[in-house]
Amino acid sequence: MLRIAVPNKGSLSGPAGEMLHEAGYQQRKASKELVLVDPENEVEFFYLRPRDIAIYVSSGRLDIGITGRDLLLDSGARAEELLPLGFARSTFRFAAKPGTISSPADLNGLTVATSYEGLVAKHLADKGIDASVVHLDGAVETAIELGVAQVIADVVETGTSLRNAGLEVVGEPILESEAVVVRRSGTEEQSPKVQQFLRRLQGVLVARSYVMMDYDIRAEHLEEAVALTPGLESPTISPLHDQGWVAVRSMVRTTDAQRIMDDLYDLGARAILTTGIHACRL
Ligand SMILES: Nc1ncnc2c1ncn2[C@@H]1O[C@H](COP(=O)(O)OP(=O)(O)OP(=O)(O)O)[C@@H](O)[C@H]1O
Ligand SMILES: O=P(O)(O)OC[C@H]1O[C@H](OP(=O)(O)OP(=O)(O)O)[C@H](O)[C@@H]1O
Ligand SMILES: [Mg+2]
Repeated sequence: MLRIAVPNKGSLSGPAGEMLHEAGYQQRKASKELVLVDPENEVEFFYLRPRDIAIYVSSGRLDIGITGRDLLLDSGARAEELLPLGFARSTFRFAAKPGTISSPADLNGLTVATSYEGLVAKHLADKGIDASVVHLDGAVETAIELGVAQVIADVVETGTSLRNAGLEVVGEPILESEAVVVRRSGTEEQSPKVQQFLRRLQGVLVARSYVMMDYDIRAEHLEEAVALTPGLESPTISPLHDQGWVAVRSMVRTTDAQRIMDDLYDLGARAILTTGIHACRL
């Protein structure tokens, strides 16, 4: 049975459960459940603290897990990224009171408060910056006001928390993070079960970002139309009863769909429609 670690709380937990459900796996009904066996798919899910997941996976007791890239790097665990999942996107950044620090080089001799001590200590060492790090569990933005540190390093999504605390970012992001599937480092080959799990999640990612587009076009404009909708492999072309016209079916990115429909219409295509994709294997 495949053993998979899933975040039990926080920003990663809800979206991870939704993605697994969309991929056809059973998910727990109550947030207090710690283990769930899905016998049909031969998978056992362990609901663990996101921060601990890379550590469990690196121990080899669990095959793979879902966690944040920032948490993976912070843990220092011997685990590696297999697949980015596109949710819980954030940046990890330094921030301070406006006008106090203009670049990371100014951090020399100062104290940085963070919940990601491993990540920050490594970044400072890599950049040759001599600053102290103080570990806090959360609500790190308040540490400056209360005099625990002059700088913080924290997760930033919308920037609202920083603004509310009267802070501004310093320098470029330390890291771009998102949810990722991780496995133990140095695992030689993926087992067929892991490969199947990854294919299912990839299928969800594709289904979320593509639509199926159908339209009719006069045969003489087919090549120009196909250039607009090349599809993933190649579009399907079917004859229509009215000779001189063909029907085209092709996958397009959801974000491009409206622009492509306008361009196809201008080319003379008609009956242009899109439909959602519920699941797929590429
Ligand atoms: N506001 C946010 N937007 C997007 N991702 C976030 C946000 N806050 C945390 N994350 C991501 O969630 C992961 C941290 O999960 P964790 O459960 O430890 O903290 P949390 O989501 O802040 O929950 P809590 O602090 O309530 O326990 C990290 O990968 C982090 O980048
Ligand atoms: O840029 P924003 O959209 O404001 O999001 C970032 C904030 O969200 C998280 O905090 P959370 O609410 O999880 O509290 P915590 O600091 O106690 O973890 C994170 O630690 C930041 O504080
Ligand atoms: Mg948090």
